[in-house]
Amino acid sequence: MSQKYANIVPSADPTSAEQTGIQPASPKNVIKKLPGEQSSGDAEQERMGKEQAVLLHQRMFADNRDTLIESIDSTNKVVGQLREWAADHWIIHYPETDRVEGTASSSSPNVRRSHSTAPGESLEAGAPQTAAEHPTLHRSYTAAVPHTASAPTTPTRKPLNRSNTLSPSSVDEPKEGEMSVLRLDLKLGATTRNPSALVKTLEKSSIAQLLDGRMSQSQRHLNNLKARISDKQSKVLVTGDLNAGKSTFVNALLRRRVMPTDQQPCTTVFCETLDANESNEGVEEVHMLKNDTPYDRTNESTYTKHSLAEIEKIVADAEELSSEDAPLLKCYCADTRSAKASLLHNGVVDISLIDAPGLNRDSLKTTALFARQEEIDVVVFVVSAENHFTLSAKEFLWNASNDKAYVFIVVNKFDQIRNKDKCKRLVLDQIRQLSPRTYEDAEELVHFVDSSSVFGATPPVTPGEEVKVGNMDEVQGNTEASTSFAALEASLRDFVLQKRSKSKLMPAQTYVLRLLLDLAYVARTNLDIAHVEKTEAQENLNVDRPALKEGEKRHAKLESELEMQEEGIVSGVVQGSRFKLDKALQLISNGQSSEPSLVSLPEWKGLLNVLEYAQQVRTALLESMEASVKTIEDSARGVTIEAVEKIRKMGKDQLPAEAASKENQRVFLPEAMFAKRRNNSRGTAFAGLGLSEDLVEVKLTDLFDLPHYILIVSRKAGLDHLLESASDGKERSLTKQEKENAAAAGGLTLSLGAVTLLGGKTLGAKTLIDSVLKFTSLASNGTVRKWTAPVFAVVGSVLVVWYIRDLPNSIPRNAGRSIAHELQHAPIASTRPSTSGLSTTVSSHASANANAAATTKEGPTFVEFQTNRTARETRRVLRLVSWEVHEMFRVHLSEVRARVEKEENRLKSAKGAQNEFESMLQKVAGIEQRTREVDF
Ligand SMILES: Nc1nc2c(ncn2[C@@H]2O[C@H](COP(=O)(O)OP(=O)(O)OP(=O)(O)O)[C@@H](O)[C@H]2O)c(=O)[nH]1
Repeated sequence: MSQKYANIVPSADPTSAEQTGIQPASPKNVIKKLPGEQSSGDAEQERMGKEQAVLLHQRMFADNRDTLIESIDSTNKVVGQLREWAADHWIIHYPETDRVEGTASSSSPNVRRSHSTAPGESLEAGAPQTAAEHPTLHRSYTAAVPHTASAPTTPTRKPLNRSNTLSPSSVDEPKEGEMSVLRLDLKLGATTRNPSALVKTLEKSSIAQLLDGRMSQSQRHLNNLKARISDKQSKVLVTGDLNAGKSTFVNALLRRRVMPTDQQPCTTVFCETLDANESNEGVEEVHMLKNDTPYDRTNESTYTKHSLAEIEKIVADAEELSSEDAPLLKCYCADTRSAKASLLHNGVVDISLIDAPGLNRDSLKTTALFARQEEIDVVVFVVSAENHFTLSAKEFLWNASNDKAYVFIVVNKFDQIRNKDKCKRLVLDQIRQLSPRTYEDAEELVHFVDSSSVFGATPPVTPGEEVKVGNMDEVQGNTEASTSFAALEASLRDFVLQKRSKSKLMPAQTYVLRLLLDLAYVARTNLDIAHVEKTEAQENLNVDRPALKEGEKRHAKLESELEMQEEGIVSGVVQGSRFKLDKALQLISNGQSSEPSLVSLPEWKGLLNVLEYAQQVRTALLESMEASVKTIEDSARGVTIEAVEKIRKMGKDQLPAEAASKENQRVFLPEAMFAKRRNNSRGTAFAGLGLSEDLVEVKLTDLFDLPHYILIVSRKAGLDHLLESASDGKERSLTKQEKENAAAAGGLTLSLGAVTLLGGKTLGAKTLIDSVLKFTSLASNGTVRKWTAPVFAVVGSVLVVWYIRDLPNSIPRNAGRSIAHELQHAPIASTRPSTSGLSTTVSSHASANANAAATTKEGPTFVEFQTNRTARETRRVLRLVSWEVHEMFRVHLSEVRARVEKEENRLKSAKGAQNEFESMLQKVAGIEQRTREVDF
């Protein structure tokens, strides 16, 4: 008994007890003494002592109940907070699956506990179980307050021993490294035998969800426990063999013949008798409960109302029914006795008596289930002294003893026994085997009585009628039977009061302690995991953060390097291409193949084949130009191949090895470069070069380039400025007058120009004018006039011969000059569509040239076009490769960044978890300490 209750007892002081001869009152020593064993003075002392003991029990119960309610509320709050916090911040690790590797044998320095239970301790695990009754629950449970983050450890727990070997499997007990209340009971298929193996295969989040469900269940159970310990009512189930006298015993306790009795087995219903004053506003009546409808006294639709006198009929009507279908009765019965004498109406606790059907094969299961209910605080087992224990009785008693540990046994009809000592010995021997705990306290728990003696010789016939047997309060021990029954009543009353504390409070205490144990186990496991996670996250961040910074720096540097590289390579390609093409054009304008090793000019096949020759020359010159273009493409391709290798190497050099080794690069196909041009050229010859089809056609100027000679002569005649201005690329067209002047001047100087050409050198303007003056003066002379015609004829013939002989050379020159001029001056954009622009007339050609020159700005010239194209293709490939390198960097950096982000979240989460679980451990330790202080 707690020290704080000692001063309630007047004779608690041992000295005082010696002096007065009165033992200190306690629930235990009070009920040890039976009425009749003491003198009247002693009896008075005893009575006072009992009152004190009742008061003491009452206070202890109230205090313990309040403490446990507070513990239940606090525990419920801890569980609720954990669930709420975990929903957003942490996947709770289940201890049995989430041990921290390598730390299995260590114990957490944060929380140290040893856990032991008294022999026979019954522990409530998981779902609501039966009330456990034990004299003491010894448990040493200490939880040190965590100060700082500890090294990773795995919590250990000691198994809870249970020495009651009657039914080892009846109660789930936590084993080493196992959860109890929050244990996940996974029974699926083949893994049923090894649930923890199944747990390990489940996703952590799934397990956390299951655990959350378990915690939710535990919260509901905590609420039920709170409701139960707040409930002032205690239920006493009276059961036993058929016809043992149960109904007679209940009637005797009530001092009224409420339940029908008969020599034949008759009780077929469970009838709970309650004090009408306490429970039904003083109205005596019977409520017959409806199956499957929860009973509510204030709601008449949940039951049918009957009078007390109708009970016998109800019981008789139910005889045909099985015990499972038999109705449940609530019998409100007024107890007129004083609170001191009444069991139902005792002023301390509301007791109800439940008269159960006699045990047989049919009713055994139903009654056993009924007895297991949490609401049943005490089981009174009535056995006939004549028959002792039947098989059904033995089975029931065996199981009931495991559930409740103590059973109050009434050996009835003891008056019928002649050799009472022998009967007592035999019955007690059986009890010793069936319920050892009851046997140990047999003096209090086993009573040999004659229930019928309470009613005297003429028991009342009408059910509900009060018995005229005198007031048991005034029993003076006139008969041995009534004395025995009075002793039984006193013992039963004290037993109910005493056991109420344990039957109601102990399951709550046990459950709360178990739940706290599990919560601490969960907290320590998660604390350890959080510590490991924090350490790992920190270590990873120490690597990844600098790696990310370095990677970003390298990437920025590489970016500018790649840009420079690209610009350098492309400008090299541009310069090389331009140089090559300019040189090619120069050769072509001189009538030579730009690629003599690849393309050679055709052979002269005579004057008759002059047109064919001219065509072949044009084609050959254009082919040589195409070959030159191909040469610059090949050159650009070669440069690009090298550059691609270099760029990739630059990327790999800057990337970490694991990122650089990833083969996610595209395959570079050099031959795919400039494939577009080749595809374009499939349709028309040289179209891929961006050239007009007209360039392939033979022009008249290929045979005799009159405009060229005119141009030369004109230049000599001082018209250079005029014609040059038309061909200098300025955006100006020749006027009609200018063109006519140019043509007239050309006509005048034609012959002289021819002469000067024949001489193999050109004349200056001064010489030209001098020649004209001389020619004029000569023409006025008659002699000269006479020789003019023959001279002209001879000169003309010579010129024709010379012209014909020079055709093999002049055609390539003329065609080459024409092609080169076109390529140098005509914009590609305008060249393509204007197929009819290059006519065969001198004037139109000049005009076309002039137009081409004038529209140069509309598009690039051939050289610019090819140079740009080559550069663009080269740049495209280089950009693609650079993009690949950037992409590798981007992927690598985004991976590192994601890792950093993940580890930062992990770190934050782990730190949060540490705080949460440390705080939880503190709370759990505090609640546990207060809960453990509840002493029964
Ligand atoms: N002599 C004697 N007879 C008793 C005693 N108790 C009950 N009886 C008689 O035994 C018979 C059966 O009593 P009940 O109280 O109906 O027995 P029960 O156990 O309630 O019967 P069921 O509920 O039907 O199993 C009745 O005739 C009672 O009068 C007793 O202590 N002494």
